[in-house]
Amino acid sequence: MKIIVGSANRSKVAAVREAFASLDMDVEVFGSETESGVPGQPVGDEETLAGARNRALSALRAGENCDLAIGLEGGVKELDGRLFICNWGALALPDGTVMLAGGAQIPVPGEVAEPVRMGRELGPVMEKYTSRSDIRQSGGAVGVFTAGTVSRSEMFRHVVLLLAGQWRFDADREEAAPEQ
Ligand SMILES: O=P(O)(O)OP(=O)(O)OP(=O)(O)OC[C@H]1O[C@@H](n2cnc3c(O)ncnc32)[C@H](O)[C@@H]1O
Ligand SMILES: [Mg+2]
Repeated sequence: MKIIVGSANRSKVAAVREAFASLDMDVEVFGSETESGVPGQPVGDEETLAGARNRALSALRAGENCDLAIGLEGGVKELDGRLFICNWGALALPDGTVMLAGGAQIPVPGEVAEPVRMGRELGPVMEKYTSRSDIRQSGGAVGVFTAGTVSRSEMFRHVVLLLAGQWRFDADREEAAPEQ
């Protein structure tokens, strides 16, 4: 089975590869840089979710002979007086079906929240905060603020499992009650 991911970000592509491998599925996974149709730094669940869905749909159009496409998007949102990271994923099938799943949300410290609220992207702010240049593609903000306990890739892997699980649920249901 061929799967296309709407991003070339290593932590996202690895998350998809590992999630499907853990389901014992024989898959080929490709990453492809794709338009998210939302700002580089999405704000709020709706914008972040829209980015994930747009990535999945445009990856599906771009990927020849792909069986399904995955879009993963990271954003920020205001909650309880603090700035949280939020994460969304979408799975798109050639028949037009789209599944959605949300990922982890944790607050970021004020010194990271402030520049992001002023309009800067989280990625470069995290690079400055950690003095590391590859943070988006490795542990991510979630990795930094959980002391390495949950990496960005692991967090997205869980989102992909929630997507793949819904797809399996639908497939099982169709098998049990085929359309007339
Ligand atoms: O190549 P793409 O797929 O765009 O990968 P990306 O790392 O930019 O990921 P997103 O577009 O989904 O992330 C949206 C923004 O949030 C930032 N971001 C989100 N989660 C992050 C994390 O865990 N660590 C660092 N930056 C993060 C990222 O730099 C972007 O500015
Ligand atoms: Mg991006």
